[in-house]
Amino acid sequence: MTLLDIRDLTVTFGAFTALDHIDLTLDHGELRFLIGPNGAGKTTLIDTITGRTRPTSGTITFNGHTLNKRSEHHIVRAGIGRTFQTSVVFEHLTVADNVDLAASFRLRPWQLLRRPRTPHPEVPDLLERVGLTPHTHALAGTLSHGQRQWLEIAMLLAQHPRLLLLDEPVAGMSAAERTRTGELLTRIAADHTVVVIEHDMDFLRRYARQVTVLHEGRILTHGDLATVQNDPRVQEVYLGRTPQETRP
Ligand SMILES: Nc1ncnc2c1ncn2[C@@H]1O[C@H](COP(=O)(O)OP(=O)(O)OP(=O)(O)O)[C@@H](O)[C@H]1O
Repeated sequence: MTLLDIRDLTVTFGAFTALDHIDLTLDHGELRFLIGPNGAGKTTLIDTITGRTRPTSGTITFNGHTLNKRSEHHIVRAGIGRTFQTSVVFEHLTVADNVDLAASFRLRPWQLLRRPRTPHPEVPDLLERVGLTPHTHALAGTLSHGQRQWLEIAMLLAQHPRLLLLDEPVAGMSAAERTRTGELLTRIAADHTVVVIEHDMDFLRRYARQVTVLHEGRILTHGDLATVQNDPRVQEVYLGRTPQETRP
């Protein structure tokens, strides 16, 4: 069943076309990798789905509702969560408090002030899910890079999204952290729809099921990993190069 339906989406910045008549659908429970060379339009696509960037034309329908003119806040409440390339955790709060705040996002400001001092009941489960239980009371600023990414994923899950959009979740991670993240994303995709923007080809080969390739603002191709890997156009623009060569 379709969860996200993007039709004929175009985004221009002045005279520059960043997304050029994109059609894309995502089904419930999909783990979709979005790849493409630098400047292909991957982040712009996520920015547009989440209301940060306005479409120039086209429609984005999520769970049967049009998102085009909705605010970022409304889109989060509708069930779409994202991470950014840069971390957004509160470094001077504990790991548990960061997740607690994220879980309280539906509260009004006055409710936030009056809420009980006991943490949200879901916090321990969320920390367990991402493997951060031993760090529950640590300040978020003391976490390793990989642990911060997992904390951000727990914060996203606390908001009960149906669709998670993750921008380069394993960038800068160690090999062991990448493996843990791949396993975590696979588990999350069992009951969410997950889109992962990723440059790391080894990670892609290990964990990708369906892959969409963007190039110069257009969908170059889409399919399972083997189909995409064997597509000569993809090899030419992307997969034929090493991950290092695709970095800026
Ligand atoms: N606000 C903006 N104003 C003007 N141009 C922009 C803006 N945002 C993005 N662009 C341009 O749109 C193109 C697509 O950028 P985008 O960040 O979406 O690419 P990307 O595929 O995510 O690349 P990367 O892998 O480097 O993050 C780039 O040429 C970029 O310079």
